[in-house]
Amino acid sequence: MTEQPTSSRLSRRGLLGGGVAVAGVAGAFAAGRGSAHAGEDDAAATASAGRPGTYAFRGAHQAGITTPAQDRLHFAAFDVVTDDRDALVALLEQWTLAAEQMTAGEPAGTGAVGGDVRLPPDDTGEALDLPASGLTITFGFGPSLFRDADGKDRFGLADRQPAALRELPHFPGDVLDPARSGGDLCIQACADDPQVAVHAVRNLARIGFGTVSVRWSQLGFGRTSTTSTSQSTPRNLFGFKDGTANVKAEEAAALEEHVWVGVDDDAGAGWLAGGSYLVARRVNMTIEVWDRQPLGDQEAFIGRTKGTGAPLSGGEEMTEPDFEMPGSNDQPVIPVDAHVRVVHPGQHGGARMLRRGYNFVDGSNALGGLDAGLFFLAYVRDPATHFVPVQLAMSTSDALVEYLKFTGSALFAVPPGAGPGEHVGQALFT
Ligand SMILES: C=CC1=C(C)c2cc3[nH]c(cc4nc(cc5[nH]c(cc1n2)c(C)c5CCC(=O)O)C(CCC(=O)O)=C4C)c(C)c3C=C
Ligand SMILES: [Fe+2]
Repeated sequence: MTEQPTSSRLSRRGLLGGGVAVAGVAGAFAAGRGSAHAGEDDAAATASAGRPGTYAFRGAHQAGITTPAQDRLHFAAFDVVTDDRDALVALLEQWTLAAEQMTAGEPAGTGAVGGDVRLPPDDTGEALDLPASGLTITFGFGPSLFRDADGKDRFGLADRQPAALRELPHFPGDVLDPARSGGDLCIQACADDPQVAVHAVRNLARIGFGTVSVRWSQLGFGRTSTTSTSQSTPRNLFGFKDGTANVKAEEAAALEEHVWVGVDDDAGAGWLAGGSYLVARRVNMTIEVWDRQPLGDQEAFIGRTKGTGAPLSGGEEMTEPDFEMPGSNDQPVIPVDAHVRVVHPGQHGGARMLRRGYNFVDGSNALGGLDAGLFFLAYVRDPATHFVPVQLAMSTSDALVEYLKFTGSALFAVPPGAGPGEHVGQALFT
């Protein structure tokens, strides 16, 4: 079922004076505190404008997976810089509290202003006048948290490492930058305001000072997927609709089958039941070269039309592709190396993934081209069956890869949602 946001009227500024606890959020809304966004003064206006307010942090699954994909992303991977298990647990407790506050539209800790002037404030302050903007914060654990590069079990977690949580293999054509890959922990912050997403990661990194350090991070500015049937399909930087055939929040059976880890999936990693695996791939797109390709060729590379996103076999955007339909020269109308054919579940034992990626432009490269692409994020029940074979097929036989460079890669186990009074990932440590 799709998560329903509450109103976006709550702003950090509005909550400042009251020190309102998370449980008091509904009360604060009823009291009519102000929002910095003019024209968003009631829940109906908010909903119709498609700008959600707050999503509950706690629940059976972490928010930020089936949540309708927000427009902005700040993703960060962290290295744990201590061997002290208690310090790690304490950090997860602090992160949970701060995430719960920030996703509710409150500042972190005791706030940004009004405290002891002799001390640095708990919250950095740049989101004070902004509403929650649909912020979700999703936490994950990388393979190196369980066994570091030397095989050392720093936190006594090695025997709880899920069998499927292993470094992804090297794929043909990967040109990975180690400084943009891996990580002991990750945080995916998504919001409809970039400043809110950046504020969340910045404050969590600040809280983690001395326990974790940021290994790498990635900003995303335009979602490249839909995770709910209520959303329109956005476009990637090749100009094509992206996210059409995604697993959506309304597909309960597909989520159970393809996204959530089941209770019997891994006897040694029961703590992950109800969670998922997050695959992150930074994919550079050589858009200057792409832009010189004829429209017909671009459509053949993807296997869909650029305008409506319909399969080349006909119909509308949501029509199932007909991979058997003949085209000219005895070739099928959807070419054998078209992206949608190569990655289609029909080629991979029916495996589907919940994609949640974002466009990025990180300035220019040494040749004057844009350092641009798609930060691919996908949630799957098992990377070995639902991601690796698909990426392998793509790397070896997809026409699109001529225009792509895989420059970053990471895999994380994403624990289920935190229950009342719990910290995120608590079952792993008990
Ligand atoms: C290994 C998994 C995938 C990577 C990496 C990937 C990169 C990538 N994709 C596009 C553009 C499109 N992808 C589309 C569909 C699609 N892509 C994947 C997997 C990977 N893509 C899947 C599983 C699917 C769905 C296939 C299906 O079920 O039919 C589409 C079509 C529209 C849609 O269904 O979303 C486009 C367009 C780019 C540009 C890219 C890397 C930069
Ligand atoms: Fe794709």
